[in-house]
Amino acid sequence: MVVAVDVQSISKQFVLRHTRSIKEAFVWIVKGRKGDLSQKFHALDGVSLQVEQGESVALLGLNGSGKSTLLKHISGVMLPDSGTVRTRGRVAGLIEVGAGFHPDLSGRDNVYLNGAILGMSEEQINERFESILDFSEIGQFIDTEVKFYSSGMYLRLAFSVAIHTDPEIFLIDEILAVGDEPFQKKCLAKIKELGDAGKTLIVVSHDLDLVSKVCRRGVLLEHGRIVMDGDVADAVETLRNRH
Ligand SMILES: Nc1ncnc2c1ncn2[C@@H]1O[C@H](COP(=O)(O)OP(=O)(O)OP(=O)(O)O)[C@@H](O)[C@H]1O
Repeated sequence: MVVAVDVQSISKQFVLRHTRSIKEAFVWIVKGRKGDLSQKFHALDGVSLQVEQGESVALLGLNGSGKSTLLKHISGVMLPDSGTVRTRGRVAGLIEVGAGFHPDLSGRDNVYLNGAILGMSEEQINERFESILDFSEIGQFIDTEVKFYSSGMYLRLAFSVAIHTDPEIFLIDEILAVGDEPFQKKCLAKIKELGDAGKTLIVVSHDLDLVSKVCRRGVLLEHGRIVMDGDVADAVETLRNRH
């Protein structure tokens, strides 16, 4: 068994409250600036997760439970305060709509920019450009600046570039929700195809029926901790019962 994603006991704190009253700040200064004025909380609290190559895993949990934060750590866009994250193979993350796109550049230029960020050479992008454009169905808007794109159009192009990088590990956050139904179906078929081809998938979604179809394993997060890790149907049922 080859471990594709190895998350060892990661923790991440965020600031809960940035602003303080002048009085609080004054007292803090007079008392010699002791302690931390900002209040923090754990978005991830000692999370460990091993995902084997070829596994399809759903990250489940209520709003704010830490799913996206965990995915961002796996993709490497966020670093943990403590603990380690290791990945094996090329990772393509579809985490935030439009992330990695430059608003003032055209769709075409962004394909090159995004492709390069995801590790493709110019030659590889040239070869795959038609296919990227074709899958995205962006058509004539490919030469429009992406700041004028709808969120669905962003998704189409980003998804299309990501699948053409031939990733070993594919991370997908909620963003599929912004696509229209035909495109969602097309994405799902592609995701299943990647799964069948032995790629590792980690999916975050509140669409529990959808993740049950795509993933076999479900990991349930609650307040930044993994509270269940097992069959996706069991994880979905546990989550539904907690509502
Ligand atoms: N960059 C940040 N700075 C401060 N707090 C953050 C940041 N990113 C996330 N958080 C907080 O961390 C917690 C976990 O957020 P996260 O987005 O991981 O939750 P989630 O499970 O994906 O939620 P949802 O289902 O709503 O997408 C939330 O309370 C959120 O407000």
